[in-house]
Amino acid sequence: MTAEQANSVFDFKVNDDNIAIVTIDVAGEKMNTLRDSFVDDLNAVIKQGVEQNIKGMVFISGKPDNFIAGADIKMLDNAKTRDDALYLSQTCHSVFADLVKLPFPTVAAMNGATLGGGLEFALACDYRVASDASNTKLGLPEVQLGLLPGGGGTQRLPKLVGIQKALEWTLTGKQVRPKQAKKAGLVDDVVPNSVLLDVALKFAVKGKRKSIKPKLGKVSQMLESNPFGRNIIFKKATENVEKKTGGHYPAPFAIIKAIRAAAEMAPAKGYEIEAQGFADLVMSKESKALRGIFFATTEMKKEWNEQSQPTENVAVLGGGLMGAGIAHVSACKAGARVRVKDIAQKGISGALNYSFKILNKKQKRRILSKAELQLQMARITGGTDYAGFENTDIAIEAVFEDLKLKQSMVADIEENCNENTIFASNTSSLPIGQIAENAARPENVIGLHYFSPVEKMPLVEIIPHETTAKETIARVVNFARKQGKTPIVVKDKAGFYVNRILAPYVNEAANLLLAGEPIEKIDEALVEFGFPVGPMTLLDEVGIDIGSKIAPILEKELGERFKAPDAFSRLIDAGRLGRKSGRGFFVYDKKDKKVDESIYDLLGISKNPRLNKEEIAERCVSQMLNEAARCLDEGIIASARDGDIGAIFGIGFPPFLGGPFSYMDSLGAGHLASRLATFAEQNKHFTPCEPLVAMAEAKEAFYTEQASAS
Ligand SMILES: C[C@H](O)CC(=O)SCCNC(=O)CCNC(=O)[C@H](O)C(C)(C)COP(=O)(O)OP(=O)(O)OC[C@H]1O[C@@H](n2cnc3c(N)ncnc32)[C@H](O)[C@@H]1OP(=O)(O)O
Repeated sequence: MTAEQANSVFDFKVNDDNIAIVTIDVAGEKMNTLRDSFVDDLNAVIKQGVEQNIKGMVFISGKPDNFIAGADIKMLDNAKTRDDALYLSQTCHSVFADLVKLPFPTVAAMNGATLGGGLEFALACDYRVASDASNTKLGLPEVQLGLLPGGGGTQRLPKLVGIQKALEWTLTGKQVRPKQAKKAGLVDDVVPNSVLLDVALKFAVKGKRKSIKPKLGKVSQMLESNPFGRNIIFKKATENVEKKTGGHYPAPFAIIKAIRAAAEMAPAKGYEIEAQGFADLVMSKESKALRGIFFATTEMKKEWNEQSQPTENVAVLGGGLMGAGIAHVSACKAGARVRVKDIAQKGISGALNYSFKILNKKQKRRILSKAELQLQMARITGGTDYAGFENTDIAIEAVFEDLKLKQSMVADIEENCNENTIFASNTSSLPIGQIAENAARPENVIGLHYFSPVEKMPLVEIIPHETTAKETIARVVNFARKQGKTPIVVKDKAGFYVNRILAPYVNEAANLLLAGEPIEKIDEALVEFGFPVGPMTLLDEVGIDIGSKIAPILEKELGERFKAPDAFSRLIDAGRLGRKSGRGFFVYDKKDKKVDESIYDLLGISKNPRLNKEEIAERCVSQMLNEAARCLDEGIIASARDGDIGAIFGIGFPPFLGGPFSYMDSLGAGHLASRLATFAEQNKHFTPCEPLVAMAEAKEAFYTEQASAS
């Protein structure tokens, strides 16, 4: 064995049938990734196979739960120039091309995550066999990092699964389950992990693969095989991407271009287009921001990670929209037994129905079997009293924003559960310390704030009050992770973090409306800025009544800048509560909505558009940024990183900007403070907060790299 081979990520062994079993294992890491040495290591393996005149080669992972999770994202971050990034892609192309040209068959035996460059590696093999383990997922998620698959994925995937599926998978970054992968033609067989290697070895004696053709239906076959059909496919894909991304992300367009090249150009040209696109994207600010989010969330998984008592029995108090969502993720994601308590039977059946609808959709799409649906539904029960609550590990309340009501629920839980039961409040604004004020066991009381719709929004805010026990925090953090959430632990002050930065932003939108800016223009301005919906739509979705309940709490605790416009009470009096009442700023007709023009009269507004959309967006967003800077200074969030992730996952702050703090760094504290000061000449609520002014004077940034660069 040479020194090079000793350090290789590959272990090369030849069996009695003269088949090489090559085990991939990146030493000291939980996940296999393609690192700097990968290309050289694979070249060495290829050379060894040829020299030893083997009959076939099987690649399998030495890790228990992953094949390869893609190229090492840190390595991509280390690419300092475009040429560095281009080199990464081109060398990958070259070694995979050598793999394809080998005189003997190659097989990828995949168990666990097989993603990005890991799947591209497998695509360059003759055969692919996947284990049926629940964590085996295959996909090209590069788009989520603002990249395109740069290891030949855009060229090889369409040849296996067709253009349309390749577009769908690469544009969404979808990770597919083995059965789905087999149906689409991505893998040749799906088998239990215990026989994965044996089955892969059988493929290795089959000889080189001759030709591959995607398994397409008649219509798809017709569309994909002629230039007119393909024109339709690529035009539609481009239109969808434009609509979905608002043109803020370059990666999807580059993916479409590369897949089109795979379908219509000579192979060498296709690979060249992929490599050039990859190099551009690695250097793009959008990808840098998205990679930053990956690193931040990975880092966050390591925090509040202490072992804690498991959560098996959950009570949800209140079967409304939030309660139903919380019950769903607790039962169906975290696998807990859930009991929903409501004062009315209607609330309980509503919550059960909520979960059934979600699961039923999954069953129809064959993501779930009927038996699995029944099993998951059996985990949720309900009642109008506290019968059977003794074993509750966590009780989560999701009732109205009423302090007295929440305090009485703490007392009920203390009376009807056990001394270890945690009381978690889903309040969006009330300080948790106040909710725990009369508690006999305040150490068990905590805030656990979800965002609507609960099953879709990835964030939860976890809010310990002054005497919440560490064990309580750890248990709730662990449970939130089991529910599939990204938790941030925030300080107990009204509005916590997300609603606190959202309120001044929405208030500014309301002020602009009252000053005569049209509703649709305000929404368009913020959607064009990069938010998923505009602030007026957001208010309608949340409910104008809910917003008006939260505003006085924030105003009382945090000051006058949180005061919502008085005129909005007229909307509530007129029964315009938002989408749920069919009318708010918009009128709703099934899925359609249009601005309710009569609202201008009701609010006493004459339309008077004065600002352009950029100015509207700048005003609303700068209010949010100013408040975010205050939150960091007050210790509401522990770090700029938590603030960025909280805003992206909780509000949909544009991910390509990296979150409010990364965005402030890109603007510069000095620039932002000066813009705020200009706006403050008309409205004092814009006055830049002290910490921001201090940062501007000291030329500091929230993240140290920016500080040193400026
Ligand atoms: C040329 C190519 O086309 C370009 C590419 O391949 S770009 C990369 C594409 N791949 C990806 O985007 C996958 C990224 N990884 C993931 O989504 C998730 O890690 C996963 C689904 C694989 C596993 O998730 P989970 O089980 O929660 O484990 P998670 O905590 O995220 O990861 C475990 C460790 O692996 C690391 N890791 C996972 N994938 C990685 C990657 N592609 N690069 C670098 N590190 C990675 C994590 O940083 C973490 O490191 P740590 O042990 O130091 O904390």
